[in-house]
Parts: sequence; C-alpha cells; structure tokens
Amino acid sequence: MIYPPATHLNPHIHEDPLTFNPSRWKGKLESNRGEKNYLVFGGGIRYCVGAEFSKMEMAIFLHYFVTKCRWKDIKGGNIVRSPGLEFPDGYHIQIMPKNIGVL
Ligand code: HEM
Repeated sequence: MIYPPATHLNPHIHEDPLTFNPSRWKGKLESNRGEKNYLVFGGGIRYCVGAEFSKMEMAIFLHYFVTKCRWKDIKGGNIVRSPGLEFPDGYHIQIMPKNIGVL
C-alpha cells in the first residue's frame, strides 16, 4: 500500500511542501506517467487515464476563477491531513465578479 503524503509532504524531496508553488513542477513532470515522488495520479501501468483531462480542467477553472472573480473568506478553512486533505468545518467563501464591489 502506497502512502503518497510520505513523499508529497517530505521536505527533503519537495522544498517547503506546504507552500502553494505550482512553479515547483516546471520541467519536472514531462513524462506524464507519474514518478515515484509525485503520486497524485498513481503510477506505472495503473496510471490514471483521466490525469491529462483533470489537469486541463483544473487549469481552465483556475484561469477563469482568478481572472474573472474575487473571493472573501467567510468561515472554516481549518485543514486536517489524515492522510487526505479534509476541511472538518467546511470552507465557506463568498465569490463575486471582479468588476462588482462587495455588498
Ligand atoms: C483530480 C482528479 C483525479 C485524481 C486525483 C485521480 C487519481 C487517480 C489515481 C491515484 C489512480 C490510480 C489508482 C490505483 O493505482 O489503484 C487513478 C486511476 C484511474 N483514474 Fe483517476 N484521478 C482523477 C481523475 C480521473 C478522471 C476525470 C477520470 C476519467 C475521466 C479518471 C479515471 C481513472 C481510471 C479509469 C483509472 C484506472 C486506470 C487503470 O487502472 O488502468 N480519473 N486515478
């Protein structure tokens, strides 16, 4: 049984692993078949068939979200890693179009 956080959150493998830094992957994940230190989509012959679709979908979503919207924390947002990522109190945000003020 593989325990992905053992590598994903290991500071000897990934510098400052809890910092949001998408640029850390630049030039490192070229095979698109997974590698032993990046197991988000599994690896080897059982590598996720939806990996490229999911990455494209997330990139499109994030692009529109940050260019068209603003958001404000409302409540929650406490993170528990056990080993998956969980928000026990939820994470509520208010989303507004970028050109309209907060009501
Ligand atoms: C962020 C989204 C996704 C994540 C994190 C993810 C993660 C994974 C992981 C870790 C595996 C390997 C499981 C194992 O080794 O036992 C896997 C396999 C698989 N995933 Fe995904 N997946 C995602 C999205 C998708 C999507 C959108 C599809 C379909 C359109 C999909 C279809 C599959 C299939 C069919 C397998 C089995 C491949 C095989 O056994 O040959 N996944 N996924």
